[in-house]
Amino acid sequence: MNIALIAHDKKKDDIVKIAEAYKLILSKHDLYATGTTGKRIMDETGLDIHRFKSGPLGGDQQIGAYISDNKMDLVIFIRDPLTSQAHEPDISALLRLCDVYEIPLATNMGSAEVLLRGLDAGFYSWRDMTRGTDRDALHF
Ligand SMILES: O=C(CO)COP(=O)(O)O
Repeated sequence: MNIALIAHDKKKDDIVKIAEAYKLILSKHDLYATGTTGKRIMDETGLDIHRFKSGPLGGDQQIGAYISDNKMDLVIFIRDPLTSQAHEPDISALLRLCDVYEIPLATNMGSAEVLLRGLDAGFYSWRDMTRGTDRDALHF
């Protein structure tokens, strides 16, 4: 599975904790991240991650482009709900695309844990049938 990992600045410690706790699960998948989040996770966990640009410089949009190609299988985006972000439109667009393409999305630690455990339990095998298909082909 292709997994995107993203966190706002005040949530970076949290996503590093998640990545450390679920390193064994995450290491079985292809990992992507926005620039600064990816660097923190790589430096502190040793996981191999493809890094896009930093979020405010277009990284959220790059991940959104993957989603719109229906190539991203799961998004963990630990958002800071108490700080306004200069690139809020990019963030909204990314979250919206997850809904357009029906991609599982976790926006906090609790939901991230559930999604990662579900991933390991094989709950996402349906993605093998829909990945890369046109959006119109998503509905059975
Ligand atoms: O801003 C972000 C998501 O909107 C995250 O970007 P960075 O990982 O580069 O800090």
